[in-house]
Amino acid sequence: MPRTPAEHPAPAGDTSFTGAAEPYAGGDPYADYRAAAHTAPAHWVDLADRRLGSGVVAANDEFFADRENLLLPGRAEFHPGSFGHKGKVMDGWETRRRRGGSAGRPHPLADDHDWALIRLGAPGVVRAVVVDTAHFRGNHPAAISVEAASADGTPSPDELLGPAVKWTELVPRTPVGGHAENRFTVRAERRFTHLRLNQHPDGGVARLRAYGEVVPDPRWLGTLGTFDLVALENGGRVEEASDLFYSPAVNTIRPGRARRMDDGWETRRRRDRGNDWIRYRLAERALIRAVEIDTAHLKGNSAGWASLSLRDGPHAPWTDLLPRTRLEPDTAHRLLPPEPAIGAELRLDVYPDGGIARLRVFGELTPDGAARLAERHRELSA
Ligand SMILES: NC(=O)NC(NC(N)=O)C(=O)[O-]
Repeated sequence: MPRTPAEHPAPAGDTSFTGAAEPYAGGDPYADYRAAAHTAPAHWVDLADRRLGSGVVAANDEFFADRENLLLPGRAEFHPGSFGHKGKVMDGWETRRRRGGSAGRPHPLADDHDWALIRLGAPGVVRAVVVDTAHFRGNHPAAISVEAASADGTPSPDELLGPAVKWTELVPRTPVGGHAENRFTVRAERRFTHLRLNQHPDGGVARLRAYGEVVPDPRWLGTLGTFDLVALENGGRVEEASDLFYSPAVNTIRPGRARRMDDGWETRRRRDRGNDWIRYRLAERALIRAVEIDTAHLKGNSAGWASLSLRDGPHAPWTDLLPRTRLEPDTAHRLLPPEPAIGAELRLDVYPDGGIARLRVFGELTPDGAARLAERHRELSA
């Protein structure tokens, strides 16, 4: 007997309960996927992204499908004919079916559930969680809940599950639909390092996303002295970009070198007389000494020239940091601005269009910038 949405309370978020999914009927498996309608600020990043160094450090069960799939970038794939020794090959984290203890009590208990522990690649404030059940149609969890913790150092799974770590509920136990993007708003103004995803009583989740803002460790950055001020993991962010046609501008501040062209930022071909650009906010107010612009993998479509300008706050005027400089395709350019300069926001202009793979901005925080960063960390860790 199909259950109706009215039998379930509405989730605490911007998704309304989508209910059970229909069996796969052939053709495009995403044709009947239920995406969540939402608008999120452009600067939010997925703190649980594998590309940031996140990991699923433990799960109580992963019989049907590996826990690591949860944090992979990109949407989950579905190949209808793909079966292995354990059953249907699924692109997600999937546990076995829970059973009760006896013939007379074959169903799981009300509190039975499966769990996975996630280390956030970049600790920060979580503002929205997505529990994506893509392709889990008859085997998605009935409900999920999400908790978060803030732990110092690099705790083991046992330590995370031990009495010293306090868990805060981000999403209470809430029914979720199958083959759907289940999105939840989070209101917990705290810096977290780990998440715990619970499936009640069991089932499969394709992807977990934890969107929010990075809150870097000021002691680490202060000790480093000179660091990459625009890097995502250090609290840099993209505020706006002229063109997101082929790839997101945030790729330019991800860790490491780009591995392929689509791991960088590429704009569409311009047919007007303008130019493309990205506006960034640095970790905090800082003195910039050196920059690196890397056009790796962009060969026939590298930006032709680039310039950088800087401003000391949202209402200050823009001043030149780096004059218009010619770029080579597929090359890391180490560039020294004519003068070290102080600012909190940066603008990259590329001429006329094309792409870059990475931008690195090396310098040190000003004393007032360092003090604000430390204060924010203190407030969010209290
Ligand atoms: N068709 C299935 O997906 N069945 C089972 N799951 C896998 N992965 O085989 C199950 O019990 O949920």
